[in-house]
Amino acid sequence: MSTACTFVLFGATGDLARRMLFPSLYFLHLEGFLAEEQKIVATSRSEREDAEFREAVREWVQERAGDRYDPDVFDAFAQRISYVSVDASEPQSFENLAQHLKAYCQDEIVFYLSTSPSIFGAVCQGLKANGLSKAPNRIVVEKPIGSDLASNIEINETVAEAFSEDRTFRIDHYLGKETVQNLIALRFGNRIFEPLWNAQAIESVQITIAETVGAEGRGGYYDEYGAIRDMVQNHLLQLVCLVAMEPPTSLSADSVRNEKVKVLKSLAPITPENVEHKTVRGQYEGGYAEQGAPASSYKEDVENEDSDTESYVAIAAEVENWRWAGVPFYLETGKRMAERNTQIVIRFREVPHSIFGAETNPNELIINLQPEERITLQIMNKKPGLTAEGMPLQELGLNLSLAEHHTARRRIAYEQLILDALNDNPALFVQRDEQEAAWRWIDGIIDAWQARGMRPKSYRSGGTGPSSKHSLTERNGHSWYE
Ligand SMILES: NC(=O)C1=CN([C@@H]2O[C@H](COP(=O)(O)OP(=O)(O)OC[C@H]3O[C@@H](n4cnc5c(N)ncnc54)[C@H](OP(=O)(O)O)[C@@H]3O)[C@@H](O)[C@H]2O)C=CC1
Ligand SMILES: O=C1O[C@H](COP(=O)(O)O)[C@@H](O)[C@H](O)[C@H]1O
Repeated sequence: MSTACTFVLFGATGDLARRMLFPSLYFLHLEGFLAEEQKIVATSRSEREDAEFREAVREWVQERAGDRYDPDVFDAFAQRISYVSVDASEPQSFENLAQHLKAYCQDEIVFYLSTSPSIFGAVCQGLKANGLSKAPNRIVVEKPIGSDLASNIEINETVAEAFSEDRTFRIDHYLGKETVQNLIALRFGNRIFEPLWNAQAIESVQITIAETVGAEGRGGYYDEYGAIRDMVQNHLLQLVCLVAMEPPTSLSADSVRNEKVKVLKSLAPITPENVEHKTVRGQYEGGYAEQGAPASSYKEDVENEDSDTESYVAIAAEVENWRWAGVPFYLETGKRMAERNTQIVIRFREVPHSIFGAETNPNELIINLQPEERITLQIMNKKPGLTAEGMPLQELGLNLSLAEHHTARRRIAYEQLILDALNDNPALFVQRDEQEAAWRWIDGIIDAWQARGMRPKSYRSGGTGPSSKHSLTERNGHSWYE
């Protein structure tokens, strides 16, 4: 059950609000997680009546909830919602909002900014000027916060003028995913992994986030950001943190986030001297429609014939500390890939000496995060049957398909994050120093690309990325797990 506070959503007519935020709030209501007094105040620029806006929300929820949409439950949910028009560029709008909140709502307020970061500053100033930014009120801000370290600092400074760090909740929706949190349970809820979780036993780590969707629909934003800013700076690096961090002393927000930031600060800088060996940029070509994938190219999707932005990136990263010295972390993310798949592969070292007269395959721990949640440990077994000599081996997987054990509906990541923000629990949100360390590393890569004039290589839509990605791993005698 959430603390009874008011949830004020900026950007309530936007794509994220429609597809994720209102359906998440509905599910929280449906399952009894919202306090009875909980109010939701929706804002965007246009003028709308409450009733009209609630009907719009009904459609969005219906579309997402499918057979979990219940008209009576929705009617009760809709009673929580009111609508106020606020244009961030007009300070007067915030007075209207303040009056509405005074008349209608609880004392404690959570503001959620699901808008372009370009108006975060104006919103924070408007809230502050009307006495709405005082404790215990807090603010949730969507990604991306900036497009480099300098703009990240600038936006964070503006937010900090109104909301202190402990009342600023930076979203990375991957941290709200059940499967991503399960990584913490896997590592620290089991004794067996820790003694092997280091460079002595592990040869390499691979983290892949492959998507089948392209940049269509968000072309303007995406073409400015590209895969490195859109996915690596946040989601991929958060996964690196959870795999590589030291055991936190507790699950408290400070313990976990302080361990994560140490990982980010340990990432070996990528420089103009090594960038061509350590990174690959790619951009999808058109075609491939015969196999069901859209036929458009990246350039067509973003409507920019001259675009040099990457829709794919692969990086051979290193975490320079005692635990991980010499272990490459192969990171990869791309749009319009063959299949949607988020996966972590921990490849262990070979046995030191084989007694079988043949090579054994190194063990691999494969953690599938989405679309299916599965953990597989590849191990060597004896091939069944009589043998005249030696012992032939085969590789088989110990398989844990979590779908078979979980009967609960798969939640939208935002459900957990909204609930945590309402309950003032920042553990699954990103600290300012974490974000700055991540941007510092990413800026280094982008500067190195520019210094070397590294343009994206093209790759087939519906494929596995540019062929040059293989040199990245082969250079170390490794190969991608595909
Ligand atoms: N969409 C997605 O899948 C994802 C989005 N995000 C992030 O979430 C945020 C929102 O994204 P998205 O929903 O796609 O964006 P949209 O462009 O779809 O929506 C933007 C919202 O902001 C409102 N808005 C724009 N200007 C003003 C203003 N001056 N004052 C008040 N409100 C304003 C718009 O309302 P109106 O036009 O009616 O004024 C609209 O409700 C962005 O930071 C994005 O990067 C993050 C991850 C995924
Ligand atoms: O933040 C973003 O994430 C999505 C991928 O999220 P997922 O939950 O579907 O894995 C990505 O498509 C989008 O470009 C990016 O902005």
